[in-house]
Amino acid sequence: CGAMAMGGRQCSSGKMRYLTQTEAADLDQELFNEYKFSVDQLMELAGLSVASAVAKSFPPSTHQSALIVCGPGNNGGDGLVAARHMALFGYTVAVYYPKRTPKPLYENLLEQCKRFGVNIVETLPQPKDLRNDYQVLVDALFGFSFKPPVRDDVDIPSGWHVEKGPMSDKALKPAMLVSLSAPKLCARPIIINDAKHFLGGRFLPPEIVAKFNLTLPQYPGQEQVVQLSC
Ligand SMILES: NC(=O)C1=CN([C@@H]2O[C@H](COP(=O)(O)OP(=O)(O)OC[C@H]3O[C@@H](n4cnc5c(N)ncnc54)[C@H](O)[C@@H]3O)[C@@H](O)[C@H]2O)[C@@H](O)CC1
Ligand SMILES: [K+]
Repeated sequence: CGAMAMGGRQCSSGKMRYLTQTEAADLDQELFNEYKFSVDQLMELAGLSVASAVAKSFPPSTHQSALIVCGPGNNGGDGLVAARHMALFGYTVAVYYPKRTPKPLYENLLEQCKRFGVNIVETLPQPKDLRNDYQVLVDALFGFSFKPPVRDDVDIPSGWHVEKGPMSDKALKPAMLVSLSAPKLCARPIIINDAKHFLGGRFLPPEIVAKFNLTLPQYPGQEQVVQLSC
């Protein structure tokens, strides 16, 4: 689950099909293996979706300063892409990326962030100062490969089980959630309550939608995101 994220109401969540963790991973693999997408391609669209959804709900005119916390995997990569697009959208963007993955994909995304004026911060403010320093916080720590409990060396847990949702009082309670490609079970209304819920990642081939029996809303026009009703 990509955390954070606006638009018109498009569909009833009651009819939505939510993916299990295994299904999300299978869908991912099928996109790469059968449909020949590269990870860079999908990550760019996923990150752009997150940036678009954030800008609709929390525009830079009212939420100038954003912090994106990036994890070691592809969810973190989505965060690095979102950071670059948010800088282009006019936010003042900081990225906290404590556990860097030494692969060209991530190194290039980080370099692009720097070139687009994203401030790479080495430390986080105290929790009490976060609200003063930043108006938007994007959680790009973990996505659908996360398995609780959080390991010791991770000190800012997203803490959500992909199917069951928050597993402790310390888990984040986002104001907004962006589900990428299709919502997972943790994005059911009963779990996310009044958090705004968006769908992004407009790249699924129609055959995949049919094969996984997905019930997805239509994206309006050329939009990268669609808001789901709760
Ligand atoms: N299929 C899709 O729709 C796409 C998925 N993308 C993104 O890819 C994500 C999945 O990426 P990954 O498979 O790289 O995985 P994640 O980014 O979800 O996390 C993997 C990392 O988390 C660590 N980790 C897992 N459990 C942990 C624990 N308990 N404590 C500490 N660390 C833990 C792992 O060691 C690994 O480094 C999705 O959620 C989505 O954000 C996009 O990049 C592209 C398109
Ligand atoms: K996340």
